[in-house]
Amino acid sequence: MRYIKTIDDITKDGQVTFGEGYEFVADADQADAILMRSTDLHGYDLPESVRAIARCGAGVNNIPVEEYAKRGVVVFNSPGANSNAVKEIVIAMMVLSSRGALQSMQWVRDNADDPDIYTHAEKAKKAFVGHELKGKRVGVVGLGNVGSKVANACVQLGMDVYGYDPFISVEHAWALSQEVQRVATLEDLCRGCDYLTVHVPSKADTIRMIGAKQIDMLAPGAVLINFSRETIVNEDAVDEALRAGKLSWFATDFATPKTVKMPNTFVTTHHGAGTLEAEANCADMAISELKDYLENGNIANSVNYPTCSMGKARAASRIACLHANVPNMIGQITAVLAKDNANVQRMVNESAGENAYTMFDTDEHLDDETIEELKRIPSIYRVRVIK
Ligand SMILES: NC(=O)c1ccc[n+]([C@@H]2O[C@H](COP(=O)([O-])OP(=O)(O)OC[C@H]3O[C@@H](n4cnc5c(N)ncnc54)[C@H](O)[C@@H]3O)[C@@H](O)[C@H]2O)c1
Ligand SMILES: O=C(O)CC[C@@H](O)C(=O)O
Repeated sequence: MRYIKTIDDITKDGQVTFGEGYEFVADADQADAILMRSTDLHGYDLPESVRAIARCGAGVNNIPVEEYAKRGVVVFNSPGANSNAVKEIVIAMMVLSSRGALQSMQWVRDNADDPDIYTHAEKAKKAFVGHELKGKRVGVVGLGNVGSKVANACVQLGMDVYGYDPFISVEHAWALSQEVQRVATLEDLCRGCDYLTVHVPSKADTIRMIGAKQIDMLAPGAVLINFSRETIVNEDAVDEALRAGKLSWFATDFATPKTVKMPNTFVTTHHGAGTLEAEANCADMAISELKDYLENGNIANSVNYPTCSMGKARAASRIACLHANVPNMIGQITAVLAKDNANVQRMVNESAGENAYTMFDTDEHLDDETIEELKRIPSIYRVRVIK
C-alpha cells in the first residue's frame, strides 16, 4: 500500500482517485507523497517519509524546490494542464476592461425598480461605450503554456500581437502563430501597447518586472493584466498609474491588501485555473506523475530533478539514487555494486542543474549492507529501493 496526503482542495467536488494500492492519510508523516495546490510550503515541517510532491498547477513558487531536492524529494507540477482556463479568463478581462459591460449591468441592477427602464436604458447606454480589441496592440510577457495560447487567441481576435520571452521553448515557439511578432527586450514589448498581459513564473528575474518604467512606455490609458503572480508587478507603481489615468484598468488574479483598494481594478480570487476541466486535467497529470515515480521511479515534469524513464519496473529489483550533479557519482555507485557482485541489467543517469538521478535494474535483490553503502556515498541525498 502507498499513502498519499492531500493539501488544499484538489478539485471542487473533492473527488481524487489514485486507484488500487493507494490510501489517503490525514497525517503527512505517514505519507509517501503529497498532492497539493497553492498552500505555501516554505517553513512547512516536511516529514522524512515524503518522497515526492505534486503541485496541481504550473507555478511552484510556493514550494522550496531546491531545499527539497537536497532532501531527495522530487517536486512535480502539471505544465499546461490549466493553460486554456487562464487564456479564456485573460481574454474575458480584456473584453471587460474595454466594453463597460460590468458597469452597464450594474446600471440595470441599480435601476431595476424603474418602470420605464427599457426607454431609460437606451439613453444610459452611451455612458458605457467602449472600444473593440480588433486592431489594438497587445504585448504578451512570457510565451509558455499560457502566454502562447493568449497570444494566438489575440491574433484570432484581429489584434496586433507582440511577444517577449528570452527563454521560449522549442515546443512553444512551434505552437506560436507566425502573426505574433517577437521582440528582444521587455521595453520594446511595452512601447505603445494598449494591453499588456504577463505570463511568467515568479522568480528572481521576474519579481517586480513590471514597474513605473514599463507602464510609462505603454499607450496612454492602457490595460494591464496580471494572472501570473502578485510578485510580478510593482503594486505601488500600478496604483499610481491608475490614479493618474496612465492605465485605464488593471486586472489581477491576486487579492492583496493593496490591489483590493485600487481604483479601476478587477480583482479575482486566484481564479485563473478555476474550471472543472482545468482542475481535472491538473489532478490527472499530477496523479499519474506521482504513481509512475512511486511505482517505477520514472520522473516526468519535475521542477527539481531531470526527466528520466526506464519504463515499468520488471526486473527483480530497481533502485534509484537521488544525488548532486557532481563528477564520479556513477563510478562510486558501480564500485559499491561490484563489491556485491550485482549484475546490472540497465542503468540511466540524467542531470538537471545541481541535481542528478541514477536508476538501475538488477537481476537479484541487493543486500541491506549494499543499500546502506550506497546511502553513505557523499552527495547522495536518497536511495530508493523501488522493487
Ligand atoms: N492565475 C492562475 O490561476 C494561474 C494558472 C496558471 C499559471 N499561473 C501562473 O502563470 C505562470 C505561467 O504559467 P505557464 O503555464 O504559462 O508556465 P510556463 O512555464 O509554461 O511558461 C512560462 C514562460 O515564461 C517564460 N519566462 C521565464 N522567465 C522569463 C522572463 N524573465 N521574461 C520573459 N519570459 C520569461 C518562460 O520561458 C516560459 O516560456 C505560472 O508560473 C504561474 O505563476 C497562474
Ligand atoms: O491551484 C490553483 O488554483 C492555481 C494554480 C495556478 O496558480 C498555477 O500556477 O497553475
